[in-house]
Amino acid sequence: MPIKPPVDLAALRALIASFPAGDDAAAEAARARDAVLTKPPGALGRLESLAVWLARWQGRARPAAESIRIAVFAGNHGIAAAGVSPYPASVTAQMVANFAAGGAAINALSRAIGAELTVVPLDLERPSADFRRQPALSEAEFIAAAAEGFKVVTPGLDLLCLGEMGIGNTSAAAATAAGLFGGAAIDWVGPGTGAAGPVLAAKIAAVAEAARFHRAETADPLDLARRLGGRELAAMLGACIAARLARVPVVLDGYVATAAVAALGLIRPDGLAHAVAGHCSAEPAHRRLLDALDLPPLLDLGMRLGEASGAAVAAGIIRAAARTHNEMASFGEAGVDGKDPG
Ligand SMILES: Cc1cc2ncn([C@H]3O[C@H](COP(=O)(O)O)[C@@H](O)[C@H]3O)c2cc1C
Ligand SMILES: O=C(O)c1cccnc1
Repeated sequence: MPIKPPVDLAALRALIASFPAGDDAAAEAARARDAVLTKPPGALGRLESLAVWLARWQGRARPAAESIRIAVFAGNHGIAAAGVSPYPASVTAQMVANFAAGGAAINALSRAIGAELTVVPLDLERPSADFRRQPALSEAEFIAAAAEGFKVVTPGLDLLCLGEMGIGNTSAAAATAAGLFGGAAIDWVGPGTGAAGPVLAAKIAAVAEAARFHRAETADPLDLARRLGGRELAAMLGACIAARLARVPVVLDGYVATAAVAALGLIRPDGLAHAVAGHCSAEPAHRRLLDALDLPPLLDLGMRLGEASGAAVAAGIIRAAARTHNEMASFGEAGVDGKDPG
């Protein structure tokens, strides 16, 4: 059953409060199976803990990572008019057309791992408000965008990768992180698509002003996400919430995707336990944010694209984890001797 989207902020909060725990019995069964597979214990490293993590959150002893959806949400940002990105806002819609034509990096990566790519443009002709001194989204806009995220969580999915497209959104991510975690704007701002000189200075100033203004208005993580994010960030947050409720493990992409869902890690200590950081982006503040959320990234390839590209590469690794777990023979089945008793 698809998860019914919330009608307002109170309903969204109630859904987060109702998050299911992981399935300890399924995780334990997966761990027991791993122990008898034909390899020295621990020899598959993180692939082993990934298989157990999949089992826990899918609620089955034999997890799978075959049916993978890559969801890319696109939004435009009022803050882009403040000169915070080297690229014009028109690129957002042009890249959505490129996604439809199959010509973007994420198209190639989706094909490479045999994943289904779902691109969701969110009111591109209606940018979010410039968040320096007003909320990026009204409550109704935030809930509508989050509801779009709920829609990508459909029955039968094994894994959901979350990513985005939106010129100016590394500023929204930095503002969200600074709003949620505090600290100096400069600690959360990076080049994004290549901001330098006056563009980088404008970005730092905008993030500092926004974080100061909105932190004085509220300390509530969801409200800060609404005030400092944007439509594609709200949609990734909604998708991450719906995935938890539907027992679909999540792979986060880079800095923007991590910032989008960070509120969940502040609202409850296990709020992101069903999510894995696919990679650490070259955007410098991503490492800081992953550390703050206690999310060790799977990959560190110097990627800084967005579009769910890092999550897609990581999903191939997660499929490898599930395949080894499911397809390897046990010592008994293969007639391979175990360790000498010594
Ligand atoms: C051609 C192109 C393709 C992209 N694909 C993802 N992004 C990435 O860059 C944007 C954020 O960076 P900033 O905050 O500096 O604008 C987002 O759209 C993100 O997904 C792209 C950016 C460009 C220019
Ligand atoms: O890490 C990211 O999410 C990122 C980095 C640069 C540009 N767009 C996104």
